[in-house]
Amino acid sequence: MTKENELANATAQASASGEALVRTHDLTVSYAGNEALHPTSLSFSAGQVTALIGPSGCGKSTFLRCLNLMNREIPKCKVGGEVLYHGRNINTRKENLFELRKSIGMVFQQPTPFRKSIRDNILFAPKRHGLVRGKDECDVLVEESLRAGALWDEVKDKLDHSAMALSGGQQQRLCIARTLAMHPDVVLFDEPCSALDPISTFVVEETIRSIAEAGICAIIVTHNMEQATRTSDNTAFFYVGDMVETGPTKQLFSQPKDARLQDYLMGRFG
Ligand SMILES: Nc1ncnc2c1ncn2[C@@H]1O[C@H](COP(=O)(O)OP(=O)(O)OP(=O)(O)O)[C@@H](O)[C@H]1O
Repeated sequence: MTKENELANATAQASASGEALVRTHDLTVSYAGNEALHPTSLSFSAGQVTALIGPSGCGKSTFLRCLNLMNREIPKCKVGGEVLYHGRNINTRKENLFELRKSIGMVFQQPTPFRKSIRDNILFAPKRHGLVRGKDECDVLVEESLRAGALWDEVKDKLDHSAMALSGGQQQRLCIARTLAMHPDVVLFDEPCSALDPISTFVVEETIRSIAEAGICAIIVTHNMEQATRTSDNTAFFYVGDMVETGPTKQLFSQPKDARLQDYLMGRFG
């Protein structure tokens, strides 16, 4: 069995049993000695969307970046505690980042298409990882990925055009499709709609829901509580480096326990 098939099986089993695919245990982050994230333990399951919410600077993106070890690229950033992926702690120097980011994809705030054709954006990473061979396999992957990113109908007749000619919303969906082309089991979204108009936002939100329905574990940082309500099953609220409260989104928003979350939901601070 290939490594990809093993991973897909493990994800399907985790999904069926409702067990966590990603877990943090006492995760901490400091930048040049300043603590930005206090010990945080959270779990994320396959087939579910979790929203990370909270006011600016509370540590949402810092937390998210730990899940695929992106903080490692920031000088003087120190990450403590554990990030358990399929039960294995990946917060170690030994972790192979090239391999890890194949399975834990990330979509950023600003669309980041490559200055290449739409087709080559999709095929770039799968080719580097040797996941596709020959024109037929490539064509299938391009179509499958663009369909999953809700972009196929709009671009199927211009796959060789530059990705830079797409609108911002289309570029963001291309970035999602590009991530999905690697068949990840976790996708991290860092405010994916903040640069988009309402219609593109709606399409991206629908895409996030549909990839979770397909079994992917989706984690989204958002400032927008309506977006968290529309897209997520679970929500975690952060405040000044603490993960204050977490639970099913509907319950958290209708019956917040912590006074800081109550104030945040009432718009007393933002
Ligand atoms: N690269 C960095 N170097 C130094 N400090 C950083 C860095 N990134 C974040 N921080 C600090 O860590 C804290 C948490 O920032 P982070 O970006 O994670 O918050 P956030 O909740 O995602 O904020 P926002 O919603 O504004 O994006 C802030 O005090 C921020 O200044």
